[in-house]
Amino acid sequence: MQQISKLGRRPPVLWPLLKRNSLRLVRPHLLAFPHCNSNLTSTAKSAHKGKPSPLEKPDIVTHEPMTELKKNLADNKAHLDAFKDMFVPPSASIADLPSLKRLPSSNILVGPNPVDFRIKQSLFVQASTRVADCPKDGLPEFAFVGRSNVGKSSLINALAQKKEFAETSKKPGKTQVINHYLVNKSWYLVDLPGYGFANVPTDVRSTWNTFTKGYFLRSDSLVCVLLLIDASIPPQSIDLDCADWLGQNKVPITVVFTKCDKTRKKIDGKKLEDNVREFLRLLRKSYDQMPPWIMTSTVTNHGKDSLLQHLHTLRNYWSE
Ligand SMILES: Nc1nc2c(ncn2[C@@H]2O[C@H](COP(=O)(O)OP(=O)(O)OP(=O)(O)O)[C@@H](O)[C@H]2O)c(=O)[nH]1
Ligand SMILES: [Mg+2]
Repeated sequence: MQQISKLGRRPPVLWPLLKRNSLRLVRPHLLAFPHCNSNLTSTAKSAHKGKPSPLEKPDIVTHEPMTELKKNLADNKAHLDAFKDMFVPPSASIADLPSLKRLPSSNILVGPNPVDFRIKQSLFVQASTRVADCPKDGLPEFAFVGRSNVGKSSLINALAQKKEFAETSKKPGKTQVINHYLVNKSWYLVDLPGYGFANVPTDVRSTWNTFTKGYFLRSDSLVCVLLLIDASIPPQSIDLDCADWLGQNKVPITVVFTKCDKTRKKIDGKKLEDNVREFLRLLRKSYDQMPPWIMTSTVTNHGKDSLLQHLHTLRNYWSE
């Protein structure tokens, strides 16, 4: 069921994750879930009965067990619908569902037990100009991709709590190589060149295509691509195309909305929440199953710990 792509051109599921050393399909328990296309807003509302969805109130913390689900789960199968656009941790079983918690301003559910997800040590390892030169030690990698200026390097700095770790700039196109940052001596954050800045010469554009896309396809240790989307502007087709390409190539993604502090800015009468909702609606058309998504800001640090917690879940699962 999960592998059928729509209209023969849309990507199938980006999730399940690729596990280390194998291209196995996992999460068989999710086959029990209804396959549906309804948009996230209604899902979020049903999962938070009576409470505003995180999209309506992005700063409200909804980090709590879903008690109403617990109450109803046993005798009401329809209640499983509440999970249909949520990201359930890949190792969770149906029995675990009632105890899962939803990370704020996201569709990501995590286990109830506290985990130590913090970055204690980070180190710049190398800048590679060719995919063949990237580290080959087999440690899990999370790659940051998105349009130039979306905030990839800033987010890496925020996660690592180092101001000048990855170079940032107001001018698009700052990062032009593949930068590997080793975290806690056990996994990598990977900063990639951005795509899509204006006036870019065609040869630079095709370099992005072969260089960065080559990295996605050839890295055996890539756990997940963090696709960064600027929430302060309306959905851009180049971002949706990138999501489609990653999906078609079965690269798992997590959509990370950036600049979510820009709540006052309006473009074409649209606010940040409208942009996020619309992007998710368009993304949902492409994906059989909603990829995990989360809203962040490096100005307020909103979503930082939640994102680290999510990466911790994925890393553990990948390494099992
Ligand atoms: N308001 C706000 N600005 C941000 C945020 N994140 C990044 N920025 C700003 O956006 C600009 C671009 O940030 P970078 O981190 O250099 O962007 P990048 O995606 O790495 O860009 P390239 O390396 O060119 O691909 C900088 O001026 C940052 O200060 C955020 O969460 N909120
Ligand atoms: Mg950068």
